Amino acid sequence: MSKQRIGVLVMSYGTPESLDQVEAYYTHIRRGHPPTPEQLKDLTDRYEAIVGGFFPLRENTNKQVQALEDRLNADHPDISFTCYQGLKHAVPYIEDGVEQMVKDGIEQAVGVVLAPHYSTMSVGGYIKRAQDKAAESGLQINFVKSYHLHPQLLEALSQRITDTLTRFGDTSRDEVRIVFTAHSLPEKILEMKDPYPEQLLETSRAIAAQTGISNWQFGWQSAGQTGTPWLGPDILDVLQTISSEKQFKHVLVCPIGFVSDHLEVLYDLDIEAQKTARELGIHLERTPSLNTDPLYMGALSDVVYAQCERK
Ligand SMILES: CC1=C(CCC(=O)O)c2cc3nc(cc4[nH]c(cc5[nH]c(cc1n2)c(C)c5CCC(=O)O)c(CCC(=O)O)c4C)C(CCC(=O)O)=C3C
Ligand SMILES: [Fe+2]
Repeated sequence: MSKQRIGVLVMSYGTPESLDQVEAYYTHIRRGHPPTPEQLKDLTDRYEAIVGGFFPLRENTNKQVQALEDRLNADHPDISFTCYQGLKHAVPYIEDGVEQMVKDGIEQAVGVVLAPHYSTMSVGGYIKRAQDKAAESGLQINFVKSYHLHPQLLEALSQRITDTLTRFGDTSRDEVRIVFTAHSLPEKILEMKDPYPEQLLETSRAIAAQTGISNWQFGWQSAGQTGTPWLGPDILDVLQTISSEKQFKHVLVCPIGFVSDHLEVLYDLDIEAQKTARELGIHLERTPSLNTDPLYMGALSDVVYAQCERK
């Protein structure tokens, strides 16, 4: 008897692969409207600041997808898993990934996003595109919607907090303010009763409980400039408040909304937030990204398997 075959559509935001791709990428994010020269320069400068012409970000995603495929096949030797990438704003697009599965003769598939928290605007949008394309091609596909409380995800993040706290030397734990962050979204998601803010708080509370931390709060980061309000407080304001009102001089940022080294982590936190922290005399550290951490891969393997229909 031949092994059951399952295709896994691994979706993520996508990133340019070189500086000259930034314009096309940004135009796609803006639904076909090219950015102004100032907007383009601003984004290109941010990429240049973190990569200096060399783009490791896409490679990080490639490694995660390969590690997940290896992990799924090791966890379930009776099934043959193949992972396909589907990106929101870069090739291969989500639709390309679905099309490739169909070409390869995949009849049963599972979709998962490399972001643990569900929001209609992010994960919901990925799922809709994949679902529409799959329906067109007659492919059966189930989706993982969120996995923000998976024990192995919580364990991986908790370990990072505990490890990174050692960088504060002898400073007592009560003097280090922990700030969990995630990508902000337009405030209008609140009217839509979107689960995103609550899921992020659930992850934060669970990690705090597991690591025995009481001195923590949540903050948003990387808000867009769209002329409408985005969820706050922003991490830069949080640093101000922590310094002026709470008088903490030590801050550990844990970006729970990002699972790998992205622009938001390497620029918005490591460059921009670090600069604000320096100006305020704050010692700021951040937890390393999950990337291909075996605990994270274990969590993904688990939630994907739970969506597989066994023959
Ligand atoms: C919720 C969310 C996540 C987390 C969940 C998930 O991962 O999906 C996320 C991740 C990411 N966002 C990314 C990059 C960008 N996002 C932008 C703009 C936007 N993000 C939004 C939301 C999110 N984004 C939204 C509502 C916009 C406004 C326009 C729109 O409606 O889409 C812009 C435009 C300029 C700017 O505003 O900075 C860029 C360059 C990268 C890749 C960076 C890299 O190369 O490593 C990643 C992982
Ligand atoms: Fe984004």
